[in-house]
Amino acid sequence: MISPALIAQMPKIELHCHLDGSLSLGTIKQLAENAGITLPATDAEILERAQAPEHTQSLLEYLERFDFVLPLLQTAENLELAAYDVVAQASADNVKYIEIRFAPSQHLKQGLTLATAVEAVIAGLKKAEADFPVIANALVCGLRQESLASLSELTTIFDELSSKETKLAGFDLAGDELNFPQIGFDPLLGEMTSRGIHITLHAGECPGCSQNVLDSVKMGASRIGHGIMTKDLSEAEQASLKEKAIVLEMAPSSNFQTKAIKTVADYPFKTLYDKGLHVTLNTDNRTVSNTNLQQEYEKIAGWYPDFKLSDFEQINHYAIDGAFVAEAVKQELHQSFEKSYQALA
Ligand SMILES: O=c1[nH]cnc2c1ncn2[C@@H]1O[C@H](CO)[C@@H](O)[C@H]1O
Ligand SMILES: [Zn+2]
Repeated sequence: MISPALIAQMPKIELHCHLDGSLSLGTIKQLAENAGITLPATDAEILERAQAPEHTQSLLEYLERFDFVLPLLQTAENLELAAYDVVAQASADNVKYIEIRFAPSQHLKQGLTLATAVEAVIAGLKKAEADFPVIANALVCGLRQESLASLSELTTIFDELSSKETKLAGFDLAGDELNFPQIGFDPLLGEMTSRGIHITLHAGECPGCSQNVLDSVKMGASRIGHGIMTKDLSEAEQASLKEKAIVLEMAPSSNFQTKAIKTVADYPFKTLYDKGLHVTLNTDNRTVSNTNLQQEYEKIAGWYPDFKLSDFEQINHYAIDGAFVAEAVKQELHQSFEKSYQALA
């Protein structure tokens, strides 16, 4: 079995990490002070509000945890600090390339616009890039519960920022997958893909939701957030995901908490990997799921003792292939990862 010490030394890619779900305790306190918000008295009480318990019953219950941090994230200053904080945490996990996602519409309560909210996050990513050996890009999420009209406004961010800003890397749909399946967002995704925007969509995160994985790909997604219900697709459908090199952004701790899955035997990470599907490992929400990427790798190493160093390297090459970044950057990452993993062997 791969040891925690070896995992710590592995360079990693992280494609799926939510800004609002991943704030460190220190940063939560700092943001609250800046915002003039009084937090619960003890660290334990703050974390109790910010983290989803093991016994969370569903994705919807999991998502309720975000209500606690969102009031702290309503100014450019705080969004910038938050973005910096998440990159710093990822760098401690030896992450070399990360995409951090958030829903700008949730950060407009104190005067920010969609575009200024995104710019604030990007400013934080850039500051962190100057301080840590990591490349960090931003993804914009639309929330499924929002109206199509308001989701459609998100295209303006890309119209406004894409020409001058390369760190705005792509679009995602997050939120309540059970009640708002993929198919309702066809026109929105058409607007996105016609602009050449990279798409990754949360899909297949709730029991019975496998069709959303297929629909996402049909609508132009090259990556799927979680994609756990890919396990329920036919062999031919799975093979087509492999052939199209669709990247599945799995996040073990989160996937168990949201009850996407209940037992390790049912967790499809290794079965799908063995079939050649492009699975990757992510935290989803460092704080809400009380985890980091080291712990997610350790889980995989513990569950699948025959998952070797070269397999961990392979999932990172899959992640690089799926990253929303220029080809030249991908080539550099592939080469540097090859070298680093060789040195660890
Ligand atoms: O695992 C998830 N599935 C679906 N939506 C999620 C998940 N984690 C977070 N969010 C949603 O994405 C928003 C922007 O970051 C969060 O506020 C939360 O509502
Ligand atoms: Zn997510």
